[in-house]
Amino acid sequence: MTASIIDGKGFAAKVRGEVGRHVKRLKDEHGITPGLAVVLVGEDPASQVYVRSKGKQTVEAGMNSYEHKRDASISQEELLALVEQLNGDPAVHGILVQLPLPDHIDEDLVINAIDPAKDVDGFHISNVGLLGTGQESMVPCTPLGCLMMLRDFHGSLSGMNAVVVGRSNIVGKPMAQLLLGDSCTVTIAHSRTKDIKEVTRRADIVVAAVGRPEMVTGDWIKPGATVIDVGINRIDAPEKGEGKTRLVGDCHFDSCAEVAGAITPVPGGVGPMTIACLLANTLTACCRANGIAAPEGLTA
Ligand SMILES: Nc1nc(=O)c2c([nH]1)NC[C@@H]1CN(c3ccc(C(=O)N[C@@H](CCC(=O)O)C(=O)O)cc3)C=[N+]21
Repeated sequence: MTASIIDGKGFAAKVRGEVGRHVKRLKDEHGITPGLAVVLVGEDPASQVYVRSKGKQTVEAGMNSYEHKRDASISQEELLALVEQLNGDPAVHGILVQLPLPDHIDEDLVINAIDPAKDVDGFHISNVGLLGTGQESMVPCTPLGCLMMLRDFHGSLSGMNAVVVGRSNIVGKPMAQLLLGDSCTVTIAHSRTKDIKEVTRRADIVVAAVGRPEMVTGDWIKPGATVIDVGINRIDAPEKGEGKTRLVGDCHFDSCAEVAGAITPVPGGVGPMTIACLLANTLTACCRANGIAAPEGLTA
């Protein structure tokens, strides 16, 4: 078998187009422009690239983008004061504090200082609790993007066996909640799981979010299963020349694609959907803040 490629890049462009149409309608009918504030602490080059492309896509969708760059030496108190300022700014509907933060700053404290209604990452404890109990919330962007691709490919996910590999707060756990919400039978596997291959080989859906390059190989996959690869790992690529690198996922693409029914590529899979969902969440937050019904299909 050779797997269908799930085109996250193309799907993300469609989602952004839809967000853009709703943004225009908000402007025309209500005179409101959604705004997204991104806080970047420090100089991590990968984070800078991501923040830049996010800002560009925010503006392309017709929304306002506010970037707040701070030195890595910023104090926790100063960062909390910035979050408070953004919480109180009526032009800001979404706030994203880029992670990870420097070691001297308590990440949980900063995230939980964000107004939950503006928490477009869905990381605030209130949003985690709301998602876990099936109430309206802001849903983390990466798992939301994965869910959209799965629904688009399969229609209903009801009754499917889903195995999430990875138990992080930002991907693994919320992904499991969303799949449960769509009536999958959900297993979370991780670094301590015994006979992990036997576990994933029972899955109709495998979501790999462990952060280890090419860990999931074809022998982990049931023939015909759908593989969602969340990993984005930069590894050395001496075959491309000295000092060159390339991006790979948490799945070994070629061997998985031989067995799977469908698979997301890296790059061009989950990554672009993450940014598209960030824009969708900003639009949703803006609609809710103004008592306007948020568009369906862009939320979980
Ligand atoms: N509070 C917070 N929220 C985040 O959502 C968040 C964060 N912090 N910290 C960093 C990670 C990383 N992240 C990416 C999103 C999209 C791509 C993406 O679009 N990647 C392209 C490739 C980009 C390239 O070529 O390097 C792709 O997969 O096709 C990558 C990485 C969001 N993050």
